[in-house]
Amino acid sequence: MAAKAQPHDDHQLHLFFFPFMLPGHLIPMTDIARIFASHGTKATIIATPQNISRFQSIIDRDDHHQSINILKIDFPFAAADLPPNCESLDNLPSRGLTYNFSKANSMLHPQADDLVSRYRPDAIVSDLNLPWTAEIAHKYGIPRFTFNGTCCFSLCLTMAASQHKPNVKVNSETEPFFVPGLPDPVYITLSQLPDRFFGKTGLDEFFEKIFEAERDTCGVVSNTFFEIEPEYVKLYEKVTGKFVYPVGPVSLFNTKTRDVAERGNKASIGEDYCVSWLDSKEPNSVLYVCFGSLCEFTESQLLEIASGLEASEVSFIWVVKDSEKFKFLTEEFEERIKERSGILIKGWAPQVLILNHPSVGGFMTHCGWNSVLESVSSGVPMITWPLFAEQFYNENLVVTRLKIGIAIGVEQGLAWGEEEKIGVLIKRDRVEEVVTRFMKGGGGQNLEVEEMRKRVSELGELARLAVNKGGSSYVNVDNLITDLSKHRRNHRVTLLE
Ligand SMILES: O=c1ccn([C@@H]2O[C@H](COP(=O)(O)OP(=O)(O)O[C@H]3O[C@H](CO)[C@@H](O)[C@H](O)[C@H]3O)[C@@H](O)[C@H]2O)c(=O)[nH]1
Repeated sequence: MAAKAQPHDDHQLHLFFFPFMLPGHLIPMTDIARIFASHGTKATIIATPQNISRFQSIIDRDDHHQSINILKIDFPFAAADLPPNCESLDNLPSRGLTYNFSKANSMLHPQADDLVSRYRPDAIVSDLNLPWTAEIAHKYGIPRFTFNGTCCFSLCLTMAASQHKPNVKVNSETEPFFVPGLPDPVYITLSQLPDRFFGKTGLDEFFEKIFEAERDTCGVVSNTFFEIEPEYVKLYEKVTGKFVYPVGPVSLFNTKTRDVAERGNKASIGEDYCVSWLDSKEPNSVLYVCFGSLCEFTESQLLEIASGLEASEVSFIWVVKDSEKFKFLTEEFEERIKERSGILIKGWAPQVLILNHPSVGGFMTHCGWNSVLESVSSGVPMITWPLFAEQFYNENLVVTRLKIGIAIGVEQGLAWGEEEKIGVLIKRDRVEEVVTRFMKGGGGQNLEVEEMRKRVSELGELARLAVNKGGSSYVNVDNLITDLSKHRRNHRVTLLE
């Protein structure tokens, strides 16, 4: 059949965004939706009420808010035997409820199906952890793209390590082995593999569904930027046969102070107080300590951190969860550290605001990918303290490949819900020693950190160039839009034939 003339098409593309309910995924996904709206598409974010309240104010202030729509779906607490008000993985009263949370998550399918059937978007961008969106995409013939939260280095390493695992011959769980098939020589240990973390969650069937859904995905929208891991973006594309669109670091899209301060949650510290406290410090003199949104340290480990930080006499901001467990961090401790230049934030920190302040010279991080990218974007070197999931892989990238951080020396990943069994992983002396060496240096060590600072600042500059007009991430957003317009045109031509 002769090709028909291309139909005229001034249609505004409409993308549906399905975020997973966990700050480390919800925050970047809402940023991605806003970025697409700023490139001229209509963006609709589908979320549950509590999660919506975490980003509503940022959307209301967005310059393109007229192109951003939020659609509410209800979270089936009762049907999944969950107590009310735990619509996000970080709000579960106990990790034993993870299976129920996953059940509630898949029960969202019919509501989402109904919305897609009514609005018929041109594409779905779905979190990897919502595999049922693949069925909806298939049912309505809509292209589906996946957002998986982490970097291509860790995705490639995950695949290579699991393939190689049956051949590993080591004498202990903590003996490093070489992972073949990667552009760099990478060594890891059995105790750092993510499957340890997922091992007893009872979610095997769920992971199998994710794996199946990924086979049909049209491509991957990734919060990374090409220049930080070019070989791994290419390798991931080669191995999976899927296009990767690196569009990050998405945190750089937040330029308004309020947005930076309220990203993900309202901060538990006055933004003005926080900034004026930082203003009173010397450049690069403050250590920011935060372990992301899911950290469950034992009380004894927290005590070791508290004592190590205090003994280092370095100025710090330490973020801990606002829970019963932290009662032992008494007002007396808070008063004492205030005198010695420390702040304890109980609850939620304005992380990007803090990292961007010139007084912040180091970040002790669990290596969640968002935290790593936010540190890079702010030009801040890291002390790495991975906990679970792919965080040891991110540490590997930071310490070994990019050389922008030092490892505190955690040898073993935590298993989800079994954190109490582990007790103390890093003792106070080690905390004190590494923090002192990193922040105060002394002779050769100072040089080591200064070199890292130089490298991370250069990478931060590359990150900014990537998201600016004409940069690689900016162009990738346009490329995906062009690919979707072509798909829509072809689809219409097919329908006309
Ligand atoms: O007090 C806080 C704590 C966190 N954040 C923000 O919350 C996000 C946290 O994300 P991340 O650093 O990636 O940590 P997790 O919440 O632990 O992220 C999960 O999701 C990531 C992306 O897939 C994975 O890399 C991690 O292993 C996984 O635990 C970041 O944007 C932080 O800026 C704040 O703003 N204030």
